Amino acid sequence: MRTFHNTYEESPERLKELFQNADNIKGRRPNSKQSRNSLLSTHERHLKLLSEGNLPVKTIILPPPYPPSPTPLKDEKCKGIRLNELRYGVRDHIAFLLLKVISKPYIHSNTILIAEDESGDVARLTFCNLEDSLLDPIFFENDVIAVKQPCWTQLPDDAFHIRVDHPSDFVKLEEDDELIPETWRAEKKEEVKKTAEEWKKEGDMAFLKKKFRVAMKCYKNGLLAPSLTISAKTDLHRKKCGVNIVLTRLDDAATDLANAICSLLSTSSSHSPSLNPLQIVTWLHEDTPMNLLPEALQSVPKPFLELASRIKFDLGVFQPTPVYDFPLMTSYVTPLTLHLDCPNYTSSTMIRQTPTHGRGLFASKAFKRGELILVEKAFVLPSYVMEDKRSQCLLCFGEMVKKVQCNPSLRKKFFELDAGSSFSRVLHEGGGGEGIKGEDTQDVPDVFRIHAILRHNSFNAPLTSFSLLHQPHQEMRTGIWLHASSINHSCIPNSVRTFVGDIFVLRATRDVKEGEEVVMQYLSPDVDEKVRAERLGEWGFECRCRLCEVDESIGEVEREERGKLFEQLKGAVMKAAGNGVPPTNTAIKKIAKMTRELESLYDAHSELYASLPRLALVHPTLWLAEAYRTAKNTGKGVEYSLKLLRNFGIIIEVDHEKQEFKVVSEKGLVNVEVVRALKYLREDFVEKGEERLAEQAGGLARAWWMCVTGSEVGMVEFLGF
Ligand SMILES: C[S@@+](CC[C@H](N)C(=O)[O-])C[C@H]1O[C@@H](n2cnc3c(N)ncnc32)[C@H](O)[C@@H]1O
Repeated sequence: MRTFHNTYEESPERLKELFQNADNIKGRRPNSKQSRNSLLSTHERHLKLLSEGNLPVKTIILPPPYPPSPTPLKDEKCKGIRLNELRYGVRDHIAFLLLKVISKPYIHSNTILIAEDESGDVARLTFCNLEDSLLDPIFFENDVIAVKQPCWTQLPDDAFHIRVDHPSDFVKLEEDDELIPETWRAEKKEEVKKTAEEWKKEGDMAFLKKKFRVAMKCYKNGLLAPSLTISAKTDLHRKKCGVNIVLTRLDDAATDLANAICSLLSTSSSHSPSLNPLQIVTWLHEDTPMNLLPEALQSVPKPFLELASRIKFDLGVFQPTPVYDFPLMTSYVTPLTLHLDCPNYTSSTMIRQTPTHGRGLFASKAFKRGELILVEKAFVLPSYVMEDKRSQCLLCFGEMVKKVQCNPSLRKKFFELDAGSSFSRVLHEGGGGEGIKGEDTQDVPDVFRIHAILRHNSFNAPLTSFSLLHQPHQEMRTGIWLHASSINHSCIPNSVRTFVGDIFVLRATRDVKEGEEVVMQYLSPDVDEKVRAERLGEWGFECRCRLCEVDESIGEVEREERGKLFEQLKGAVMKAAGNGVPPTNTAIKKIAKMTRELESLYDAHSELYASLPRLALVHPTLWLAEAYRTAKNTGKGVEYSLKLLRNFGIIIEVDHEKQEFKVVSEKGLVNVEVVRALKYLREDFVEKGEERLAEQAGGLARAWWMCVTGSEVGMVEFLGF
């Protein structure tokens, strides 16, 4: 039997091809009309596929960018048009189409439905970039939708649809909206009148079934019910607030909570000073922590204050000092509870323009090695993890669009993310054209801009950086941190980022001067400069740090020779380590000899690499340090631990006479191997009774443990002291 091809989930390649050819048909009308029966029967078959659940991985392929319509639907300039007036690719931002939904929605990568206009013409509508779900769908049959700046978009096999990329380009009309034609309005059933209590119960049932949009409608209806008591009003506003929090509609949640609190306080007999809803909304949007509660709210019961706390943390709360209980925070984090109620600490850094790479983060005070520079809660970090990277990004994108779309108060700060970057210029000059960027478009967030921000500003986070030590292959979540997004990359950075749930923690790996730019590694650097460049190219830039410049300057021939020797060494190390038994002396000697050969290639450029990491040497040196340790050769163990540090770019001089352990240069990489090398050094010093050296090595190990894991959690167990 021939299987039915799912044309609602077209392959990215086919769609890209169609987008590329879109200009050839721009302005034309489709050759044929779409028949109601064929559209509906195709849709039915897709709904069946959906119910069978055998669906491809979700993908979103964006067309060339175009701006969202800036014109509100109720603007007098707006004009209604019909399906038979649409053309391919021609968008008129003051035109809108009124459509009635005549099918159930198909919801997977996109939301797809069939709708008719007032003349009875029928079209397939595809809504992209929506956070929609089968359990709690946005659209139902008979809903009336206004689609702004509609046009036809081509699909494979001569099919076509109306594709809506910007969520602000459609409005789902309320049943009593004056725009709805009489004929459609008459078809609506008379709603049986219910009491506020009945609406509340129905809403609660829907909430329990996770049908949040239905619950919202019930609570709204409850507030309109006749003879509403003050206590029912308080309750319904509070419940609406809860639903809005779940739906990430924080601005609306703040208004609901303010109304609930005012309604509650209106019945209170206490003579505490009163607040109006607007004042409460303003307080909820202030970035001050909960402990600065206005006097008038001191008597408000705990459940209301818990909602207030939720809203404030999600909108962003700041504290002036870097005081955090990291062990407590870490203990809360599980895959289901990774969002922590934690204030941000950003006051010791500032975002400024750099001469060459857009905005950057700068130290507004001096930082000591290991000190906290920045702590920030994620703007968006999905709870779910998807196996493949593209789907993971898609989850993050969906949540970003939803949060930006639903919360006007957050938009300005969010869109500052692309203020200084070259990618926004490319997007706006290249495809988007006028009207995409600027204050005037803040009301209508542009999904293409949001997508570009995701590509250039997102980071991948493990559950906690500490857990990464035990589970190095755990799934990562893609998220966005607004302040941290200004941090530029360097292969030889002065800070390291870590995560505790959705909290981004940045610490100084070496002393940072006031006014210095704070930089971190986006990726742990590959030995091969070309591979590094390729991987960083995904962010759309070329790294010009000293290491990349020097690695490049030595020339292709030598780089190849180095690479060849590195690969040979890797093979030899794998062979020696492969059988699970301690390596033989012969194997150790052979690898030490090959390592010296590779060292000599770096030594030929000793001035250039004076204080720079020698990345190709890291792997064999690490192996040798461990091998000598296993063989209980303390002298060689110390030598190779120091060499390992040196190859990471950390040059240490040990003066046994003066008992001095001096960091001569630390413009290198700090990671768990560096901490381990210091742990070994300390243990060797302890064994030899060199207490002062042991203390200094131990202090450095502790500072860098804090950097690479974010906190003191697990430090004693790892370091053994
Ligand atoms: C997370 S953002 C960093 C902040 C960014 N400079 C800005 O203006 O918003 C990442 C983007 O910054 C730029 N960038 C970061 N590190 C860079 C570097 N070392 N050299 C050049 N551009 C860099 C690239 O455009 C990259 O896509």
